[in-house]
Amino acid sequence: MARKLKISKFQAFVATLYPLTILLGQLVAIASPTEITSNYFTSKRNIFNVLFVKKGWLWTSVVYFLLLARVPATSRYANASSLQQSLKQYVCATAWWIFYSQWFFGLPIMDKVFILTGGQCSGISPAAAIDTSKFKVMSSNLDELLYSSSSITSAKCRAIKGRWHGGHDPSGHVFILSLSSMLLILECARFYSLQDLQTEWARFKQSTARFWETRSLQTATPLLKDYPLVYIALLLVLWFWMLFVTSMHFHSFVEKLAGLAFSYLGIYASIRLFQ
Ligand SMILES: CCCCCCCCCCCCCCCC(=O)SCCNC(=O)CCNC(=O)[C@H](O)C(C)(C)COP(=O)(O)O
Ligand SMILES: Nc1ncnc2c1ncn2[C@@H]1O[C@H](COP(=O)(O)O)[C@@H](OP(=O)(O)O)[C@H]1O
Repeated sequence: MARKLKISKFQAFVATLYPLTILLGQLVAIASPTEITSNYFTSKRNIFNVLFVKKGWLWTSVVYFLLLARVPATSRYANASSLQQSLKQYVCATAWWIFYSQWFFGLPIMDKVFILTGGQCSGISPAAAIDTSKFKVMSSNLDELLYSSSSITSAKCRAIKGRWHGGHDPSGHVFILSLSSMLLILECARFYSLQDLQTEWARFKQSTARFWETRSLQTATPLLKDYPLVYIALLLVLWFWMLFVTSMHFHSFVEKLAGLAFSYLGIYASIRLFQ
């Protein structure tokens, strides 16, 4: 299979981690009663969701550029061509993230799929339905006048307190978590080994201890910029945990697989085009 797709065994191995995680989350959800599986992490407002996943591409970019900045001085695989390839893959993945979740000649791909499969934003109040070309009256009687729309984004629908329902809604979380983690794992593997991560972790612990002793800017700066592998490893742990939580609690199984399929598409294109 890996040979047919022209990807390495390692890339194929990384790709299998995602359906396994989603399947595990799904099985746990089936096996456990809601009381046990509902916890802090299953709230949409939990800090890891709001601060990290919802800003997922920002964090991906920050740790990626920290990594790239360290590569020339610390990786034995660093050369002009590998650095260029890496940067192109990041740009390709970023473009795909934008197209899928932010903008694609109008609505982003995930919202286009939802609308084309019969979904809409409904239950919109008159105060929010200002642009009449985008909203139509959904129900009107003496008590309430509500609008619906098939031409606004899911983000806008959420912002105006509408209800996004009715269509096939591919998961944005599964998409960003798998796209980001695949990109970061493959970029780390391009330049470093597991042994490098262990060495960096040991140095990181020493550097942290030094910072707590001195609490100076001089010891804080290296702590922030010299340990990208450690920060990426920590982010990956969070990403897989959040993917597991999404798999347990949000979306249908098929919508999660659709989110994953779109992230595979982006990574596969970036590998085939730029590697
Ligand atoms: C020598 C030291 C060098 C240090 C270098 C650091 C340099 C850092 C450079 C940073 C460059 C940033 C460039 C990228 C900019 C961004 O990505 S900004 C965008 C941030 N926004 C996000 O990340 C949003 C992510 N969220 C979503 O896409 C969606 O919310 C979702 C997760 C897909 C879910 O969809 P919902 O509809 O919300 O459910
Ligand atoms: N791991 C997780 N933790 C908390 N909330 C999650 C989550 N995964 C998905 N969600 C929430 O479930 C909804 C569907 O997610 P998505 O379509 O991106 O996969 C989103 O709600 P909101 O749109 O109200 O933020 C999202 O925040």
